Amino acid sequence: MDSEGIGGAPEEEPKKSNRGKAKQNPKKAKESVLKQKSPAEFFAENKNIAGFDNPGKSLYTTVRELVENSLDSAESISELPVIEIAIEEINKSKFNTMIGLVDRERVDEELYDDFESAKAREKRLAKEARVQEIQAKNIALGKKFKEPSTAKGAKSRGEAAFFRVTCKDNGRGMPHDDIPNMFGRVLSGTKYGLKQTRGKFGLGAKMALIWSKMSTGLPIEITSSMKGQNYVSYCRLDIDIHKNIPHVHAHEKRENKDRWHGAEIQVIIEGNWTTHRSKILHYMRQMAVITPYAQFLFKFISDTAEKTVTVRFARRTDVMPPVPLETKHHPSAVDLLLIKRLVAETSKQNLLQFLQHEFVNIRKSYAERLIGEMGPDFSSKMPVKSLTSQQIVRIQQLFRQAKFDDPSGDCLSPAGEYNLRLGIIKELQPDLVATYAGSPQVFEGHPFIVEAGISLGGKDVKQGLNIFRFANRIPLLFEQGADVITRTALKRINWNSYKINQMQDKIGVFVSIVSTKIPFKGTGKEYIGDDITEISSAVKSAIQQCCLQLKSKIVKRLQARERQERKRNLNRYIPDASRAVMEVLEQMAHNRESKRQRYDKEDEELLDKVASEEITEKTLKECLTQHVEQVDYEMALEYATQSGVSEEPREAIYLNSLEGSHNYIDFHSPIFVFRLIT
Ligand SMILES: Nc1ncnc2c1ncn2[C@@H]1O[C@H](COP(=O)(O)OP(=O)(O)OP(=O)(O)O)[C@@H](O)[C@H]1O
Repeated sequence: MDSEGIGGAPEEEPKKSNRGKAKQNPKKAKESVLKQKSPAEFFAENKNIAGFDNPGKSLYTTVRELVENSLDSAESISELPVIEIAIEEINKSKFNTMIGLVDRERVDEELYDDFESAKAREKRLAKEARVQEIQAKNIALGKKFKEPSTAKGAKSRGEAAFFRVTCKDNGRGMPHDDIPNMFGRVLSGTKYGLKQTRGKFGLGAKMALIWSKMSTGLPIEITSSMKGQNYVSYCRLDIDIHKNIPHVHAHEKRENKDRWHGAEIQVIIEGNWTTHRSKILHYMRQMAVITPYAQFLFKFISDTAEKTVTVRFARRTDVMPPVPLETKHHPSAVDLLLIKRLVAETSKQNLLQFLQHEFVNIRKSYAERLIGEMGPDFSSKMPVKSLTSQQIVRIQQLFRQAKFDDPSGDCLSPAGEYNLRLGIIKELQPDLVATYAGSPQVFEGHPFIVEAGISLGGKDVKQGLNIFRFANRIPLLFEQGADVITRTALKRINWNSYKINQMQDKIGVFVSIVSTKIPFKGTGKEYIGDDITEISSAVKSAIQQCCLQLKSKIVKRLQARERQERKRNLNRYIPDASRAVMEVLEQMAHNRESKRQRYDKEDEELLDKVASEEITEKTLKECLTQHVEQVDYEMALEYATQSGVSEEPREAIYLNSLEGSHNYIDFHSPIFVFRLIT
């Protein structure tokens, strides 16, 4: 890419001296020419850091960026999200027609990368036959074999595949005049405030556009309308990479006959459905787990009918988590730049008001104490705009050292145990499930909440740990290995101690973290590092709480199974035992006369009954069976009395309001959450 700077030409002086040096070392001279890049250029050149590593991954990231924007948008107006996503395959000739390029037949075959001479073909087929033979032998011997790669080697790049990605929602829509900047200026967005949102960087939609510009050269199309608007905004634009400004092709208002509100974004990009099909479908499924109150319709449209996919993820509840609230900065988490910005932007007049209103957890009396502590140069009434740089440093130093209450976490909107449990049950149908919602905690002045769910068994779950990660209610599918959730589940939980077999049981581990700042590694929002103690210990404790709940259920099941086993074993011996006892008794009754043996009264009576056949093998058998039943019942009763009524088997039930009312109260108990909807 041509990365000519936009910040004016480099100064004359260094250029001259570079030219001088160029004679001796031209390479060095070139390196030292000062250039500048626009943010759009930077991200175009480093698109992998935003999740656009290759065509397949770019298709995946485009879908997720658009879906997440749609969810943010619908939730921001408390509208139950209805989202339609379509990926339409566009074959080469259709694509060429779209861009006005005439299709051309190949003339010089040997010119092409995928050309294979007759000799090479013969060699390849012979090699493939050999590999197949070895595989067949290995299978017969029960050995494992590695799937041979189907690609013909690095040389074969294959043909590019193009897709039209469309995402339509019923959200807030966008103000007509803001649309070009929202989609055509990298690092612009409405989610920069201190608020829990899926989007954060002001980058995702622009990256989809940059990728479309790089791979197909086609613009993005946006249709949008806000609630109550009598027109629909239509905008077709691309981005001037060097200047980082939108390049608008069309921007007009159209009639809004249906009073529709929401947005529809359409972009045509290169992609790879084959390699990323399963990731995209997994993403949609996991999104359905964490967002059971949304309705998704996903379509993959292809000319080849059997490739077409339609999946509908139905809404399972009308209860949405509360809308996250914008909050203020916590004093312990501000740096000098931020304080300067707040000083410049505040509407407050004096220092006292500034401290009280621009930060959380500083009450008036505490602000006065802080000002007293800052020294004689400071006073409550001093104009905040008159603060010098040194004075700002003093404020920041004190903020770092002073004690402040932790932020409360009221501004956050976790999925909620109810939704998490519902999502897990609906998508996995497990045998056992336990959920837990931690209390708000703090990392670098940002509140965060960890919720977890552990399931055992269920459909489409493999043996061992199946980890599902969510951050600000976004499913995270890549970079699993380095993530704090994976590492905690793998390394810091002693599954055995909860009677869970890490290798053999089908364990679903669901962890959802919400915060005003998710410390993602990179802008791709793919994983949270394992280096933040506050987060890793909260994750560990949430998983452990679920495991504890499961343990009591598992132990109960094991005890029931053991009891059944013991009963079965005892019952199995009853016929033999009755027969043997009967034989002895009959022998004794028979020998009583001949050997003149004397027994006490009770035994005599027993032998009489044996002799008169009042007691037979059958009666013995019946008595023993009855006794085993009795012992089993007594043991069960004793267990129930010991463990108390609270340990009686119980199941989670969910009651839903038919009217979609949003008022509810959650009752928490270690083994269930009861949501009362009013
Ligand atoms: N479907 C939509 N409905 C309403 N507004 C939208 C929609 N899509 C994008 N926007 C607006 O465009 C802005 C830019 O979106 P973009 O995806 O580039 O960044 P972001 O969502 O703010 O952050 P991130 O890069 O972390 O996703 C958003 O902040 C939002 O205001």
